[in-house]
Amino acid sequence: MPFPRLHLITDSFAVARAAVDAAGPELAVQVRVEDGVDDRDAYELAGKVVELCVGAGALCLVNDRLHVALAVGAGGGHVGALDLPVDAARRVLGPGAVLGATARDPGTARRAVAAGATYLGVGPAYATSTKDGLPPPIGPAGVAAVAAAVGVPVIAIAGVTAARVPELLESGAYGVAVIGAIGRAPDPGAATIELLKALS
Ligand SMILES: Cc1ncc(COP(=O)(O)OP(=O)(O)O)c(N)n1
Ligand SMILES: Cc1nc(C(=O)O)sc1CCOP(=O)(O)O
Ligand SMILES: [Mg+2]
Repeated sequence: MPFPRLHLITDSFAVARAAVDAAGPELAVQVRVEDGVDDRDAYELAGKVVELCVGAGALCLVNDRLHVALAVGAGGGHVGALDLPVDAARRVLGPGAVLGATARDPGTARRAVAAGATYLGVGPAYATSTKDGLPPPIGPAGVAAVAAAVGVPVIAIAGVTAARVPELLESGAYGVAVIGAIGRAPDPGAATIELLKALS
């Protein structure tokens, strides 16, 4: 199965289940819990999501907490500027794991790939209310600058909707990551299918 173009970021098993039921192996589910959540709760959620994903051929990733990713047998993890450095994360996960890194500019992107990143999460593509403290949006042009600088999949993130997917693909993005477009949708399964259609 090719690397997934649609990445759902969630801390809800119910949302993960709806999206996996709709997308199967075309989906990556990144388990991302809030900083105040205990490792035990993160472990239990991630274990259920890994079991769900394995049964459907989907990829499961764990945000930040690479020890949890290893403990539950996830496909890999994602790190950003406040997490383990990419080279250290690669040593922790091992050579075969999927390792995502956040990049907002070409220089950071190149360094992350050189340090062992499998893919890059690139944003904030647009404004979003989901996460505080982000820098100004980089837009499709900012995504394009990163995509032109690296040879690994660029996953655009922040404010992504199905309607915005075409311009992101045009900018060179390989795929997209979403929280709200699926997680806050009235029907997460239908929203997943809408995003997959936009990505095809
Ligand atoms: C696909 C993807 N891209 C970017 C991020 C952001 O990760 P990070 O910079 O580590 O910030 P937090 O998610 O930890 O708040 C991501 N998680 N996934
Ligand atoms: C978790 C996260 N990281 C971002 C970054 O740019 O680093 S933006 C983001 C939230 C994305 O949520 P939504 O799809 O609802 O906009
Ligand atoms: Mg992080």
